[in-house]
Amino acid sequence: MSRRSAHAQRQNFGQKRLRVLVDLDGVLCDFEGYFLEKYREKFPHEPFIPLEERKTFYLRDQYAKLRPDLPDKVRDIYNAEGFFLNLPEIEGGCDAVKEMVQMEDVDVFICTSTLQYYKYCLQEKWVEEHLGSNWLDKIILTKDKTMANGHILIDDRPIIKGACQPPPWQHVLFTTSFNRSIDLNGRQRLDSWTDGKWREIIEDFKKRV
Ligand SMILES: Cc1cn([C@H]2C[C@H](OP(=O)(O)O)[C@@H](CO)O2)c(=O)[nH]c1=O
Ligand SMILES: [Mg+2]
Repeated sequence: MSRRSAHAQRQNFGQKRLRVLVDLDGVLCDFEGYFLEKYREKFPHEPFIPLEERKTFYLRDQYAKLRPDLPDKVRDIYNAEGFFLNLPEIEGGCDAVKEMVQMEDVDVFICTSTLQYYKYCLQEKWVEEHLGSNWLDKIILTKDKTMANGHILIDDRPIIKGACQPPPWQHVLFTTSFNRSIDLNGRQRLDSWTDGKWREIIEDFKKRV
């Protein structure tokens, strides 16, 4: 093989590879469940919203309707030191992406946003601990996911807007408490990492690249 084609192969030039973007919070780690656990621990006498009744993407929006002072308490929980680092894995998620990255002609990236108060939420540490240090090169940290050039974005946020319209990727909605009953508008849904459906979705998208 010539030096030039070896280089091209390393860079994947001329190859049709599927680029999969995988969100972190609500897809690989359980933001909603862990929030509720910590909120109830810290504010046992305050009203709370059970997971089955969650409706909005932002927790604060729904807690504000319950009582106007609650959003500040909500923010105290996820802005606290250690909250992000201690988020538990969503069952099967880390194993699935580790398997996905080994699939032929598939590249996987973690595509995640930080909180406005980013001091304790830089997600690299979680990725390193749960996926391994080789995944640090695969993190895309952005407030605007439409600028990430993948073919698929697996994300729990129902509406994802940004500077690039339409976005380069197809949105696969990962099911979580607040998005269970929203209109899919032609999108696919992934309910879990444990039923094997993610493999079918990836194989199906590979045919379309
Ligand atoms: C404030 C807030 C953040 N998040 C998540 C979404 C973002 O991560 P991700 O893009 O990995 O899903 C992260 C920073 O906003 O926290 C919620 O899921 N609900 C909330 O109410
Ligand atoms: Mg998310």
